[in-house]
Amino acid sequence: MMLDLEPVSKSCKSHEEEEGDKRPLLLQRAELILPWLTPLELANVSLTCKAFSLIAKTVILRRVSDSSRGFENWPIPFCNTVDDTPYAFFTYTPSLILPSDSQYLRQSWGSNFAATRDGVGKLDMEPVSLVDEEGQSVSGCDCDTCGDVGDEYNRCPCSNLAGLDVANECGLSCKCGLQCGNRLSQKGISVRLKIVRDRRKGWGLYSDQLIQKGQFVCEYAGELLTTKEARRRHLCYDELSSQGKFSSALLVVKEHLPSGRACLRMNIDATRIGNVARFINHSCGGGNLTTKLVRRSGALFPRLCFFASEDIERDKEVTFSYGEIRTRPMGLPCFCGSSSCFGTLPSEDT
Ligand SMILES: C[S@@+](CC[C@H](N)C(=O)[O-])C[C@H]1O[C@@H](n2cnc3c(N)ncnc32)[C@H](O)[C@@H]1O
Repeated sequence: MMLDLEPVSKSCKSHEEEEGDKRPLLLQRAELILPWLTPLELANVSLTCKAFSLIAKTVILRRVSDSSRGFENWPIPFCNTVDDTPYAFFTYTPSLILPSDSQYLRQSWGSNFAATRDGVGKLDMEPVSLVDEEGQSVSGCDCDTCGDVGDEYNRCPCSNLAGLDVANECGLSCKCGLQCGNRLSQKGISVRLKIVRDRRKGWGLYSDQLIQKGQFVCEYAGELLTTKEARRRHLCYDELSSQGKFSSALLVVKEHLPSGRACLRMNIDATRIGNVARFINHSCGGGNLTTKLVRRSGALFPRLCFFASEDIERDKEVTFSYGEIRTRPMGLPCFCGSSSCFGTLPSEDT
């Protein structure tokens, strides 16, 4: 990236001032530009003068204070008492997006992607029409107020067919609005969370309040990849992981037909662009989260959502099982601490 700044004098004082703001113009501009920089760029810029170094510190403090950069309902801070890594750097998306050449993406605070390129887009802006096995159009509900999901007689048709691993919610093609009770996963993260550093596992997602069994915690957001691209990235990430100090967050979700044959495969990569779910660590004992594929009426793609599988006290790590399969002879060591710990993390060829 080219930063079009004028040469810097050590004191940054020789620039004209903008009306109203008495600080040098260069500083005013730097405050706007520095939040867009990567940690390495920020470190380099902060070496140039004291004033830039101070602005860089403010940017870092702000990033530490909220990993979601203002995208969620409330801040989700980084907390580190074990080493000097202040925060993890990635581009935040609260929901699934199409893949992008993300090296060109920049993100400031609470803003959407800076350089919106053709390949970057939000999914499900318009409702899609689906048909059932008889070819009948399946659209959303006409309820004014959707009944309680548990109420058999007044149940909204969108919440039918919900099962252990799948749930159906009202969506774009429904008459009801966002206040509808059958849209649990659509109001953003509604529980207090934080991201805590562990010496061996790296960052992990923790509760910052009591979370009750069944409560929605977050969805797994990131780039929705083709299987070919997922396989390509998987190889790159394996190579980087073998060199140490790299955590990938590429998740493959497979939904099976009762016959056992896979009918849906989603590859979600939250490594470079994702949300706080990218910090959820593995537990061989299954952890305290369950996953559900949530379908919203009128949406083409389901979402992978996490719900509390038990009451979770404040300050507890939230975890789930990454899977059962371990195909690699030398898997990464697991430090989940559960009594049924296998010793290595699950690994499966994509
Ligand atoms: C999706 S990321 C989870 C967040 C990650 N800890 C971080 O710092 O970004 C998955 C990576 O976290 C680490 N990890 C997750 N669960 C772990 C566990 N039980 N024991 C050791 N490392 C774990 C591994 O490096 C894994 O590749």
